Amino acid sequence: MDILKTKAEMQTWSAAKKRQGKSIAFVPTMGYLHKGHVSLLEIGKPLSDELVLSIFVNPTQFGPNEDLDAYPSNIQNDLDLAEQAGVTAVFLPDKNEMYGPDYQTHVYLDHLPRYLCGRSRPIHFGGVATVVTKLFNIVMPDVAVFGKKDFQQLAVIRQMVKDLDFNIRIIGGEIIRETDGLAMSSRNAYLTPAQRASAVCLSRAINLLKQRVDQGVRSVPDLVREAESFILSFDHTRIDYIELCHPRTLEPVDTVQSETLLALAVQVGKSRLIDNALIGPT
Ligand SMILES: Nc1ncnc2c1ncn2[C@@H]1O[C@H](COP(=O)(O)OP(=O)(O)OP(=O)(O)O)[C@@H](O)[C@H]1O
Ligand SMILES: CC(C)(CO)[C@@H](O)C(=O)[O-]
Ligand code: BAL
Repeated sequence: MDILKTKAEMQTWSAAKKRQGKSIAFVPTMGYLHKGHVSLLEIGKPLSDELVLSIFVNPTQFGPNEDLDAYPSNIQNDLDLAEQAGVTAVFLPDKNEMYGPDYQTHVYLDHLPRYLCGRSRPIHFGGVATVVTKLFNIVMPDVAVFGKKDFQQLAVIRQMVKDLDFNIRIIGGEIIRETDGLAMSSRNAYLTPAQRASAVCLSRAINLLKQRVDQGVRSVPDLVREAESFILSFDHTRIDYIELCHPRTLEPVDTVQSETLLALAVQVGKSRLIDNALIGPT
């Protein structure tokens, strides 16, 4: 497994593989890998000759009061997991390598970032779109795999790839969960045992609303009210949003008439946790 720290090294590596006729699958991450990340590597592995993992905690997607400085890291463990998963190159740049002192170009989308996480994280998706554009140009993959846990991020990337004519196939990987249903996330590491017990409220709220929709409840205000009081019955929780929206445009809906995205973000202690599911008739 090659470890490449500069953009030039990564680009040279990818160009050489391409000259040999090899295809490249790519999984971008911010490190502190867990089974959710490994599942994305497992999706990418059989699709290509080479498998590239990037680890970069991208400062431009964090707001001023977010957890950039506290973001967990364990590079040695990440490299061990990557090697076990058959990664052939890890791109591990530092901040100065990605954003020089005169850096001034950003990628923004008009609509998708207005919804869901974009409301409380107004600069987030601009930062994600910018860094993913840079990573795509550096790694030059044929296929890239993103998790459905970050459903809005996946929608943003798909839109950006379409709008900017990247010749890269985007694949969404299913959400990997702990046995009690909590979606795996690097930010689960911030939870105290009591907060960890409360964190199950997100996946349980999703299951509760799925059940209500199956029972015929269609009114979004009714569904949201029930989810709110359910989540607030757990200690240490503060709701950022609970929304039902169109799965492609992310526009809010009033009633569940067709397949609908249920998305939620809940602050549990220091961790802002997200989860989602598609619910309703398909
Ligand atoms: N539980 C999961 N199941 C599937 N994919 C996941 C899961 N958690 C993260 N991913 C995906 O892994 C990729 C890298 O995400 P990232 O490194 O930010 O990890 P994370 O665990 O989501 O961290 P965070 O705590 O920042 O949300 C993204 O495409 C993300 O959607
Ligand atoms: C896609 C990504 C690696 C860009 O920094 C990040 O947003 C993430 O880990 O989901
Ligand atoms: N997994 C998304 C990265 C972030 O929350 O910044």
